[in-house]
Amino acid sequence: MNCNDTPAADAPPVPAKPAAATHSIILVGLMGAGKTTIGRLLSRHREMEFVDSDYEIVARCGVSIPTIFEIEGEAGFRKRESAMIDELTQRQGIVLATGGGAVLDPVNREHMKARGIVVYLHCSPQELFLRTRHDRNRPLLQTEDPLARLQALYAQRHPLYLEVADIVIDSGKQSTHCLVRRLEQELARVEAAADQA
Ligand SMILES: Nc1ncnc2c1ncn2[C@@H]1O[C@H](COP(=O)(O)OP(=O)(O)OP(=O)(O)O)[C@@H](O)[C@H]1O
Ligand SMILES: O=C(O)C1=C[C@@H](O)[C@@H](O)[C@H](O)C1
Ligand SMILES: [Mg+2]
Repeated sequence: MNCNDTPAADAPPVPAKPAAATHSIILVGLMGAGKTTIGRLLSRHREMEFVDSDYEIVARCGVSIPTIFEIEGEAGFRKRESAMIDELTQRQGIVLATGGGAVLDPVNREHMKARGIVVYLHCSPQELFLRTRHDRNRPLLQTEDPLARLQALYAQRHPLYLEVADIVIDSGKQSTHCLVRRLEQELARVEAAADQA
């Protein structure tokens, strides 16, 4: 197995199974970056509970995200999302996949930064376009030119994702298996630094 992500020679080894964590790991990034996919895999690897904020909103409302956008507009969805982010970031020891736009609200950003280790799954708009082009479940991409929309969202949000992130991982060119391995290496470093503080 070659992940092309060999850590530096002096980097600490990655623990096979980290000790039960009390902190949460919060994944941010644009639509299609892999927050749900990687979050679920990471949670299995760490034996932590996985929670997806989009899924929780849908479960509580009983209707899909496109339907919430249709009835309440984006503003209505954002209100629900902010309440959900506040609630979920208060939980400890979970892997939390956030919605792609959760970083837009400064209060959400403060909650994320203060309450967990934040991981930005970074990906280019072109790659995101390839991953999401057949999906009808993302209302913001139901436009004539979804690539242009992704480029605009990237320009707006990339600085916000960077602002909240403790770890930035490039999710574009690696398999999900390699990404989780790489993420564990980065998490081990951040967790060790936090333990010493
Ligand atoms: N590293 C990867 N390499 C290739 N494909 C990937 C990778 N990560 C995720 N994908 C694929 O991209 C698609 C979108 O992934 P996912 O739903 O996890 O993104 P997301 O960040 O949760 O998006 P959203 O913000 O819309 O919820 C899925 O089909 C998934 O299988
Ligand atoms: O990037 C966004 O603004 C969104 C991303 C999805 O996760 C959903 O939260 C919703 O489709 C909006
Ligand atoms: Mg998702």
